[in-house]
Amino acid sequence: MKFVEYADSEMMAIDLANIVAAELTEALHQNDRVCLAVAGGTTPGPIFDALCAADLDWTRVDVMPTDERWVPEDHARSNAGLIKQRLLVDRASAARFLPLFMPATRPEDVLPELESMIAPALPIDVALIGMGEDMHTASLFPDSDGLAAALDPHAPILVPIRRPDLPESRVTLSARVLRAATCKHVVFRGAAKKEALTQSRHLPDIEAPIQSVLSDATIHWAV
Ligand SMILES: O=C(O)[C@H](O)[C@@H](O)[C@H](O)[C@H](O)COP(=O)(O)O
Repeated sequence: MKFVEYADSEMMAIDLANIVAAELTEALHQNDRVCLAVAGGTTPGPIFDALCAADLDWTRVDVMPTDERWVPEDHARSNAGLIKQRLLVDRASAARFLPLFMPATRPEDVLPELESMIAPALPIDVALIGMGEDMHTASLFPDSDGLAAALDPHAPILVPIRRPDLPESRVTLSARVLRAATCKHVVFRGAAKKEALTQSRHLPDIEAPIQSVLSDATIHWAV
């Protein structure tokens, strides 16, 4: 595991966008299509703003969220909405987006359809993964309903996640799918998350889900 510390988040965003663009370009030399999985939340936005202009063959790139809140794309909390507003613009507008949400009351009602769309795009070539202060990543939240299933080595591609404090149900790529990504970048800001990562090293995956995807990952951190 490699650790890269940046003086500020602007430098981190530009450097990470360049790294991801280079890794996608390399993957495009080896494959007809490549897969980019990206986190939602507030950290990736500036990275997307730089990455969307990357000069690569986006027509051969599949983009998917690492996880999704179970809300329509036009909802303020939608990761699909975030990705389409900030990443799939400029040159990157030519990419194909693979959603983790479909209109249905519960994720369980449409998981087979969602997985049938995601499966052909796997494995992930480049994953841009976030982390919370509670040591969650994607929607692999400690103490959540679904976490054990999502951490299972034989887990399905997608797993529904619920926790009473979460505003809505979630769907997440399972840990095995995230872990299998060829290039993995974990990105976060702030001393609290850096401390959480340090503490997570001493805990089992079920208490510190970030640990389930860290193998061979590069950690990018800015104050
Ligand atoms: O849907 C999401 O919210 C993300 O996929 C989630 O895993 C996020 O990466 C972390 O919660 C960090 O979020 P921030 O970047 O907002 O701190």
